[in-house]
Amino acid sequence: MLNRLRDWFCPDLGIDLGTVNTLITVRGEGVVVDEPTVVALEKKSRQILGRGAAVGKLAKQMIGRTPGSIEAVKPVRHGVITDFQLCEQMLRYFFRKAAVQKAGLRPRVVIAVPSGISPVEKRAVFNSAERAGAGRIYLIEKAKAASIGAGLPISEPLASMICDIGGGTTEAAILSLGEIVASRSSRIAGEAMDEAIVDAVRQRFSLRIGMATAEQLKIEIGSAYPLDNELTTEVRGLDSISGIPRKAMITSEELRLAVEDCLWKIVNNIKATIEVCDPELIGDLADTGIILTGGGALLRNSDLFFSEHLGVPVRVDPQPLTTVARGTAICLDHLQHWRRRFQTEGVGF
Ligand SMILES: Nc1ncnc2c1ncn2[C@@H]1O[C@H](COP(=O)(O)OP(=O)(O)OP(=O)(O)O)[C@@H](O)[C@H]1O
Repeated sequence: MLNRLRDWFCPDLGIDLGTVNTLITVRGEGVVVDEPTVVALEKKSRQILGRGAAVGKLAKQMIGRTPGSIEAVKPVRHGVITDFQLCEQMLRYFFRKAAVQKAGLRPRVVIAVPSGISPVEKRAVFNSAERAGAGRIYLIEKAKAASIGAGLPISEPLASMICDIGGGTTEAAILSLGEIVASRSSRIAGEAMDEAIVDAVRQRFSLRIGMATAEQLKIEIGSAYPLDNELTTEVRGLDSISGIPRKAMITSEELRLAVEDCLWKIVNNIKATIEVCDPELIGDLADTGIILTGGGALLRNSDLFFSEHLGVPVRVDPQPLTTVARGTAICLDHLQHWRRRFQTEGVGF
């Protein structure tokens, strides 16, 4: 009865605090906030523009287009909070958007964080969320949340493997009996691919482009493995010799070559995770395979690339951008069951 009342007044929240995107789920409602992890502020005063409203989509539009006095800042880098104060203000704005905190109550929140973060980095997450208005705070490893969101049978005595390719981090993990048996986190993910594309376009076409254009090219024609029909698109940038704007045509093969090195590093990361496991568990993976989640998994034919180089079945979650957030939502539904496994802190009941 008490639980139902609390749910009605102040529903629990699941948060995927990502390097590129922040997603918030409300218990019983699904994803209610899906916004870029960006804030726009006035450089001098460090105040967020628009009376604290230049956050998320609005702030992302400003990246690379801001006058000198305005700065678009990402308060999370490689899955870790780098600007504590801005992160708190951003979360407070998202909590308001999720329309929680009725009657002055503080919501219980489950937050997904990378598995390798330090105690200091964990404290930054606790403090930011608490000061933004959260009550009791539960931390869950991103890989575990992704496995739950993808519906893997992680509570069974059977190995399941997940690889979450986000914007700033890639998490590879093997789970069995509800726990992470082995995991590795690396900084080679979507943003590293964008950087590789910026370099490739400069070298191949002598054109300077920004990270946003590189990301757009990756989404439009990027692939991890040859396509049945290769794609072509136009790239616009600044000629690095003449300094004037110019266009060129770029193909999906050229982009694939640009991101190949990043993909190989992810393969090596997955192999290193598998290598430290018990042979029995490794045997399971030959059948259960690997699930790819995170926005990076949307690179065309990523399943074909990884299955060819790892020799096990690989599939992409049908909605890889929301897998972690969906996992946190499932944890909220079964908080009594999962809370023993969380790191927890904060006030509330
Ligand atoms: N269609 C696509 N093809 C390739 N990459 C994509 C596609 N759509 C999104 N991405 C990439 O996915 C990344 C964002 O994924 P996601 O939202 O899972 O990351 P995140 O959770 O914010 O980051 P992290 O988990 O590293 O903290 C970005 O780098 C984006 O460019």
